[in-house]
Amino acid sequence: MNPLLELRGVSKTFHRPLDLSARLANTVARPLGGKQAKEEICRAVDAVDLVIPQGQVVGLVGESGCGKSTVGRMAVGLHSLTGGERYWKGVNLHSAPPRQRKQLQLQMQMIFQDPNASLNPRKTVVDLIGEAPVAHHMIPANNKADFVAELLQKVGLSSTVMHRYPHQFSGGQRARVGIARALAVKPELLVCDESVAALDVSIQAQVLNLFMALREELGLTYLFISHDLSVVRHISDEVVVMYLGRVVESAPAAEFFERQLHPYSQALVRAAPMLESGKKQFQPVAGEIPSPLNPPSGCHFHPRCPHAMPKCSSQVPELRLVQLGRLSACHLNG
Ligand SMILES: Nc1ncnc2c1ncn2[C@@H]1O[C@H](COP(=O)(O)OP(=O)(O)OP(=O)(O)O)[C@@H](O)[C@H]1O
Repeated sequence: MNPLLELRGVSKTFHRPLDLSARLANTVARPLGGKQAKEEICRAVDAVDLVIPQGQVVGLVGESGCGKSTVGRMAVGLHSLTGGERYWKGVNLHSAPPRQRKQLQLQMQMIFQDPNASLNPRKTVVDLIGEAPVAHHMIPANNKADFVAELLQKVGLSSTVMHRYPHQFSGGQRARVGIARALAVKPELLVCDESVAALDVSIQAQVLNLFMALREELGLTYLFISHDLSVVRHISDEVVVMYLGRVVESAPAAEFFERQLHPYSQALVRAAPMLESGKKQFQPVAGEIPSPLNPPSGCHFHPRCPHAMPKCSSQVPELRLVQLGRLSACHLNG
């Protein structure tokens, strides 16, 4: 399968101003005129490689704060890259001419967790969905209502709702409006960031089924970001696991859920409720998630890893091919 989007060694660093209490603590800690930090540096994503093959669903998982959303935002161009490269069907998006880049940018759309926050409450659905394709000259303005009616039907809503405002919909319906809005510019890639997390379980299943039906009908490719492994198992062809800004494992989904190679992935699966039918108990991943402001040396997971060896605290394990189609970044799998 040809890669649709490739991230090569991408990194993202956030510089955040220190709040007053942190600055005061810093002054007390360095009373002899040492240089005072005014900001903290968060390395949210650290040299991540991610290939999203055309027509596939790649599930991106990991605990809160590991950098999943930041990767998703970099994938669609909502965050600039601190380092690394981004390719769309082999075209380097950084060096592409601005006009081409703008065109290609439309091919990748993001669907957020909270449609309330991403849908302008002052606009009706016909404008929310129809404005972008008119602005990009994809449809004539006088065709907007027909175009929106067709899209609403595609996502399982009646065209009669097009003059309603977002607050007049249920959560599941708003999710469908958000999907229709993303589809309006005819993307090939949808990046779904916790897109069903806020919905009731039965509505989640309906929206997941809609994603799968749209995949078939429109030949879509997905990057599906979720902390919920049961959702990822249901929907993904490939699973990528992140820990504290780095990819630690990637594998075909069926093989991954059969057996995980990285100790962090094993802990993550053990911690997932409802993953296997009949599974009564789940064990939370032991230990605290370290701060990305001050990550552990070597393998970031070593302080929580039951198999840690001396070299794990000093040497960063490379993400390497361990079995056909399976990558792992662990000295145990070396
Ligand atoms: N705009 C930002 N400015 C500063 N720091 C940020 C920003 N966005 C994310 N971060 C930090 O980057 C790290 C990774 O955040 P990110 O949201 O990508 O993680 P995540 O895995 O998606 O977590 P969650 O599942 O909780 O959304 C976190 O420490 C977060 O606080």
